[in-house]
Amino acid sequence: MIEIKDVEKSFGSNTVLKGISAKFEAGVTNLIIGGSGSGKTTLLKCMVGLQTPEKGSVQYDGREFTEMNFEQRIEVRKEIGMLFQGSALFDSMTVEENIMFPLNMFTEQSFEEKMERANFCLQRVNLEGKNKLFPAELSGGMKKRVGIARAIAMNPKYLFCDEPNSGLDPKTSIVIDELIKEITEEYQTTTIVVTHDMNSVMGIGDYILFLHEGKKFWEGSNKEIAHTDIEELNDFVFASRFMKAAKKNF
Ligand SMILES: Nc1ncnc2c1ncn2[C@@H]1O[C@H](COP(=O)(O)OP(=O)(O)OP(=O)(O)O)[C@@H](O)[C@H]1O
Repeated sequence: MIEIKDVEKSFGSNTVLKGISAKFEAGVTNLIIGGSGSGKTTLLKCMVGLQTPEKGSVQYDGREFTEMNFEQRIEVRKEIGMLFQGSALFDSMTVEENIMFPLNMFTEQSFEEKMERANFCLQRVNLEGKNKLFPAELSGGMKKRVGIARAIAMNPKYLFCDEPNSGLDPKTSIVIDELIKEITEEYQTTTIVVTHDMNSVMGIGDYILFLHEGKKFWEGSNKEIAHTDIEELNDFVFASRFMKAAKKNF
């Protein structure tokens, strides 16, 4: 479980996060949603230590991340898998080399052990046998799946996904969402997904944190979101005329 309390972050005079508190439980898919500029990515970065909040607490299963020194943070980072926006694969490396990268960085495993783990992860994302391909030879959906395979290579306790559906068609997006949900439930990871995608919200949003202008505006599940009267949330989730009409049937 990751718990954040009263997190504040400013860039100069621009206060981007205005005291955000939330609990992200293990084994469920936690989503952070909100309009452009609402602070989603900044919150994610504050949680993994890529940004430093001026105030507040970030706890990984009770361990206070903001007070850790460099070495202690490295230990927590080893427990974190990240799926970056745009997959962020290394173009000059094959699929298996990409997946083995964190194992080379953080473990003393033998080549055979690393290869075995890479093969297991590839199998898990249904890309068995694609070891020797380069990222340029993969579709967008396959790249995301390799990104997920790399993210789970270290058997992470915590999984962060930044816009996992960006650039994917709706059908492939659902495949990626389902994979993230399955992995979360299977390995009981604490999974946090930053997303704009309304299919994801309705499909896999076990817990949803809605940010608006740097504040926590709403939290709840995908079952509850259809029945809220909060205007800002409705405007965001059910933005189109089609979605407004569809909301009546949820
Ligand atoms: N490194 C930075 N320096 C200065 N301002 C920043 C920096 N990073 C983010 N901001 C500002 O913080 C605000 C929130 O940005 P953030 O990227 O967190 O929003 P977001 O909700 O993830 O948006 P999007 O959905 O468009 O990615 C924006 O006003 C942005 O300009």
